[in-house]
Amino acid sequence: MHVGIIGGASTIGSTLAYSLVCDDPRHSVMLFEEALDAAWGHATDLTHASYHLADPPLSETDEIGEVRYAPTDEIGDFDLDAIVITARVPPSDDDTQRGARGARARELDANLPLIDDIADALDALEPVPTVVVTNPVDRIVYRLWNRLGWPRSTVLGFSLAETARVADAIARRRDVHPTRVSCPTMGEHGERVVPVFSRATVDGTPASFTRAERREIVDEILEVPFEIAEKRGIGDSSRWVSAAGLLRVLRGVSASTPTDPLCLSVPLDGEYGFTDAALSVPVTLADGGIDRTIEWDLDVSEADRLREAYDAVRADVRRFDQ
Ligand SMILES: NC(=O)c1ccc[n+]([C@@H]2O[C@H](COP(=O)([O-])OP(=O)(O)OC[C@H]3O[C@@H](n4cnc5c(N)ncnc54)[C@H](O)[C@@H]3O)[C@@H](O)[C@H]2O)c1
Ligand SMILES: O=C(O)C[C@H](O)C(=O)O
Repeated sequence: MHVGIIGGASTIGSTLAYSLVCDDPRHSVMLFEEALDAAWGHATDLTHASYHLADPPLSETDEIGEVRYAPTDEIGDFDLDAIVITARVPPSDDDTQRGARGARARELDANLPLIDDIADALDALEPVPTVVVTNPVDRIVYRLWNRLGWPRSTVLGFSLAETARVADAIARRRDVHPTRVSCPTMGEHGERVVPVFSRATVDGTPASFTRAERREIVDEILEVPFEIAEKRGIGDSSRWVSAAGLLRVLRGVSASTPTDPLCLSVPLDGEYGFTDAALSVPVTLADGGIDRTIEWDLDVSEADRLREAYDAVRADVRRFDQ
């Protein structure tokens, strides 16, 4: 796989690059950056890392991948199988709330012009699966897709960290390992996240939750990424869960058979009764991007919460589309 990471020197981008190098020495990674010195540093260090990871070589015919870097406006010169966007305008030092809950929404106005510039650069390429990490994810996915005019199946937003956080929150309450829990998470990547408790299972058996438990879990997953950043340092966002989840998505968009459903943010065209916005909904992935969008039956409170998420994203889309 040849992956381009726009914002390749970012916390998330550089961690993803390392995950790709560890995953398979045949992957090539291009770091597209504005901060070219930092990109050089990561590309050089990762090339040194690949020395250890590619030894012994896989076979005579396998080509070992490379890690290189370039300015974003040169992306059209490269042949890429998938793109991940992690670039952002750094939050201002005056923003005292930049590491607090609600920080994602506050990135919108600064990141819109950046994403428009990225869309202009991507115009030089044929459509390839493109995964947005930049916040606020749902608004940015919609804006990018709208600007690019690429097929809906190729533009998606990363929101899988929530699925892992919900699993962990449930696992601690049921005293099991998180990998034994499944609770897909739809809606907004932010305050209006919608854990689908009606589909939750523990050890494959349906699990039920009181209203108070549901509220506590939602509150916990909204707080935890900011608690992590506060304890680890403001610039150190949730790099490990994001890189691991992104690797899963990248494997999905290059898979020869469709994946199981995963909740990712996609532009909607009538699914769940919604249009002209993006939200996390269940999709299967296959070579080239989204294979299928799935409409699950939701209980009343989940459907109401999903509607609230849509209304909030749609209100912002209407504002910036004027
Ligand atoms: N979706 C999620 O689950 C999730 C998880 C974590 C972080 N995020 C979001 O991801 C984004 C990145 O977070 P981070 O902490 O990794 O960022 P960061 O602040 O560490 O890095 C941002 C990078 O973007 C680069 N950049 C700016 N303009 C660019 C351009 N035109 N081309 C290429 N690169 C450019 C900067 O030089 C910098 O290296 C943020 O918006 C953050 O809120 C989302
Ligand atoms: O870094 C952030 O703003 C939080 C991020 O969206 C996350 O879910 O980890």
